[in-house]
Amino acid sequence: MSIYGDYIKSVIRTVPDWPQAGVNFRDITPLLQNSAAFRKLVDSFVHRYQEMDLDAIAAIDARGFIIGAPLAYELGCSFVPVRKKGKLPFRTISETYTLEYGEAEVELHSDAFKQGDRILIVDDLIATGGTMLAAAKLITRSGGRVIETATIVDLPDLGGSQRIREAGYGVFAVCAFTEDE
Ligand SMILES: O=P(O)(O)OC[C@H]1O[C@H](OP(=O)(O)OP(=O)(O)O)[C@H](O)[C@@H]1O
Ligand SMILES: Nc1ncnc2[nH]cnc12
Repeated sequence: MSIYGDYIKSVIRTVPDWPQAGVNFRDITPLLQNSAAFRKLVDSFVHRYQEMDLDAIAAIDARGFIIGAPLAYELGCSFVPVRKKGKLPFRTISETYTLEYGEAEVELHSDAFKQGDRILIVDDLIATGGTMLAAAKLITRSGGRVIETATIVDLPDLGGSQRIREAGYGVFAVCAFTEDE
């Protein structure tokens, strides 16, 4: 949990049974609509990463872009999109993965990083961890060094953050929701 974790958590809305029965959707739009909360969110990430000498923020399509872009701006490092299949125009490398609700594939431009670049991966949420792990594999394959993975929301009961840690990557989450919250 980060410095503003409890506050950030309080402005995230849970929508039961969306997009399908049994899923508690953690909706960050109320957080984004609240300018004070959004500022505290960006500050939470800046506070953690400002001394880490990052070369790039790799942000995951689409909700990861929302936090990745202001963070790259504040830290003065580059922004690299990890996109859903078929969106990037140049040479790409790709990884498929399984979601809490479905299957997907992410892609990265093959020239996105220099060998050894220090990369932070950001997304809005970790559920099964499939998306974040696919992104971490892409970055490692392209020569980047994953310094940490970061998210606004962790859903620890779904096991994703544990899977990511077991794969050797650090996980920073601003807040977490258990299934019964
Ligand atoms: O840990 P996982 O089980 O992989 O799930 C987490 C991912 O699922 C959501 O993305 P989604 O694919 O719904 O796309 P969006 O950001 O475009 O809404 C979320 O933004 C994460 O990227
Ligand atoms: N429960 C959830 N809430 C919001 N985004 C998600 N992405 C995957 N699972 C999710």
